[in-house]
Amino acid sequence: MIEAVGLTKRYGDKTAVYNLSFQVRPGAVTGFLGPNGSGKSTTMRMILGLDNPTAGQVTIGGYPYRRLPNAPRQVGALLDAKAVHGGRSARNHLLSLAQLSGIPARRVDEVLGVVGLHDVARRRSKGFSLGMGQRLGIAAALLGDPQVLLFDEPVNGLDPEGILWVRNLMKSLAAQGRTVFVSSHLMSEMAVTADHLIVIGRGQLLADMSVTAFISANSADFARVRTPDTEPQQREKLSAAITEAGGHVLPEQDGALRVTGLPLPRISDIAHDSDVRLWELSPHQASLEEAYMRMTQGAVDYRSTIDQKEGLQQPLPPGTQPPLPVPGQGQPGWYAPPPAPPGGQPFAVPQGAPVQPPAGPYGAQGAPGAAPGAPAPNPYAQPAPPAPQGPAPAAAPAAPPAADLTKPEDAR
Ligand SMILES: Nc1ncnc2c1ncn2[C@@H]1O[C@H](COP(=O)(O)OP(=O)(O)OP(=O)(O)O)[C@@H](O)[C@H]1O
Repeated sequence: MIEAVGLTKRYGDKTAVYNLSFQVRPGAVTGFLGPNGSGKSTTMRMILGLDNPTAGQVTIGGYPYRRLPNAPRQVGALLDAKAVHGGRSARNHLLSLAQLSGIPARRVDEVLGVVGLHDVARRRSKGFSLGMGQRLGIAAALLGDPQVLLFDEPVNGLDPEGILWVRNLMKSLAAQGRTVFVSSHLMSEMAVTADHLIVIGRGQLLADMSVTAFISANSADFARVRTPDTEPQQREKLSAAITEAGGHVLPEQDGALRVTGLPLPRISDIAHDSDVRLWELSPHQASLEEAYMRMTQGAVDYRSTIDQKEGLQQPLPPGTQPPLPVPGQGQPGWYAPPPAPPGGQPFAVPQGAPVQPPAGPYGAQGAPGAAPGAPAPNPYAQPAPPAPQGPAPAAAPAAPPAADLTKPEDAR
């Protein structure tokens, strides 16, 4: 388990991470989310002993990384896939890491097979594509068969097949009882890979809860209602009737209506009473991406001016900072639909784990129990035939490998 307590990092007058406390538990994939510059990499570097906290501490299995016995066999990480000596072959790169940690050479060939780089193992890594580099970085992380794995943007540059492979790998590693901590900006991928989420904004904890709870807490269920396209007056009539009944109506891009605040049967009755025919009436829940955008939009440091022009965010007065979002509330009025009015029961029964109540100013603290994902299909098969090209590949601190198939006897 990884445990951070009051973790803080300042670079001069820049506070990159502030008072961060969380636990990353074994047996689950924990996603680490946050806007650009929110402190994810800084946090990971502190976990791995590559940066010293200004205050607080972070431990792995009860030890700071630098005091961890035999660290390379306990913790594996992919931080920067480009941190590789490009003149070395993939195999030699891994061999040098293995030698530093007393890992046998045959383990190198095993992990090369696991990540699908065996055919290019003797090629210089500087000719590797972005995706090949990521695979090499993942191989380095798996080298020592560690119980704890950290991946910073592991699917960066991977093609769809590679992304699927990484997804299955992460889930399989977690299913084996390992601790898997993975940062990503790909929300659709996180939604199907992670069981649990830790979300930060401007270095501070925004959420620590299961994926299901996060979506429930930061989005409102809604109904999509569609009237005949050929009769726009029906749409207007229904919209007015729903509003009069206390519902909230937003137009969807395809001409449908997004309705919150009324249960589905009530919407159906209103349509019937208004003599409006329906082409669609369906329940929906916001995606992880919508929930994430809703929660973090106030903590985004870098945003295109075009967003404001497009009305995606209300412009702020010059020199003012947007407020940090409130867990469970996000920033109303932007991107996601408004929450149901007080007492208004969304039509769909919330499913999944109960939402963790917020504790402290920024986060719903320490939500335990991750929702376990489905059993992972064989992640270790499926070496992808890599296609050479571009720049250099990956590297990672620490070593270790994974799974049964890959476990070297000497490393057990
Ligand atoms: N060595 C450093 N010196 C000064 N400032 C730094 C240093 N490292 C990080 N920072 C600053 O700390 C903040 C957090 O950066 P960090 O790289 O941890 O964010 P991140 O969440 O990983 O971002 P991204 O998603 O873009 O990778 C940023 O404002 C960054 O500029």
